[in-house]
Parts: sequence; C-alpha cells; structure tokens
Amino acid sequence: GSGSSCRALPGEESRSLLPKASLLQILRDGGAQEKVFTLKEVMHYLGQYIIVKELYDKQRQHIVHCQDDPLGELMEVESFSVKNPSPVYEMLKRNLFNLNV
Ligand SMILES: COc1nc(N(C)C)ncc1-n1nc2c(c1C(C)C)[C@H](c1ccc(C#N)cc1)N(c1cc(Cl)c[nH]c1=O)C2=O
Repeated sequence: GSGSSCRALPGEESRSLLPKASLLQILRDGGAQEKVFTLKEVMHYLGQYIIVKELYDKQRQHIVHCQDDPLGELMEVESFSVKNPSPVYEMLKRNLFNLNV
C-alpha cells in the first residue's frame, strides 16, 4: 500500500481482489463483469448467484444447499447458514489473491 495511515472512505476502497478461475466463473454467473473486485463486490455477486440459482432452502431460507453446485466445490461443505460467515470467508481466503500487498 501507499503507507499512508489515512483510510479510503467507505465505498472508495480500491479493487484489489483477484478471484481464482472457478470463483470468477461463479461471480460471472452472479452478474459480475469485472476481473478485480472489492470484498463488498465479491459478496454481492456471490449473493446474487445464490438467489438467482435458488440454492437456499425454501423452508429455512438462511440455509444454502450447495452440494450439487460448483459453489459447493469451493465451499467444501454440502450446506451452510448465511448466519455463520466463517465457511464463506475460509472459501474466500482459498480463492482470492490480494493484489494490494
Ligand atoms: C440465502 O440467503 C438469503 N436468502 C434470502 N431470501 C429472501 C431467500 N434473502 C437474503 C439472503 N442473504 N442473507 C445474507 C446473504 C444473502 C443472499 C444475498 C445470499 C449474504 C450472503 C450469504 C452468503 C454468501 C456466499 N457465499 C454471500 C452473501 N449475507 C452475508 C454473509 C456474509 Cl458472510 C457477509 N455479508 C453478507 O451480507 C447474508 O447475511
């Protein structure tokens, strides 16, 4: 980074996350056209992907079933709750390069 102590204003954070190929395809299916993202954008397109493909449980809508979906390959779980962020962030650690380091 520039080494300055001041932080970008919210929403001005620089795009510095480069998804690996299989995550990028999922973000594309969620409507992304970029190649480099902010974390907020990655979460947005992942969310769109889940909603558009209706991967959520119709009865318990905070549960995402991904065992038969490319998302499940990345998440390495068959299902997860949107209330528990850790599997999502673990997956992102495995599938994003941070260019700002
Ligand atoms: C099944 O989910 C939903 N279903 C409904 N229905 C009406 C059926 N409405 C909202 C949600 N929903 N709640 C949350 C999220 C969503 C959608 C956008 C998937 C996002 C989110 C969750 C997982 C990933 C991944 N891979 C990416 C984003 N999310 C977040 C999860 C995390 Cl870890 C951080 N920030 C978030 O906004 C939530 O809390």
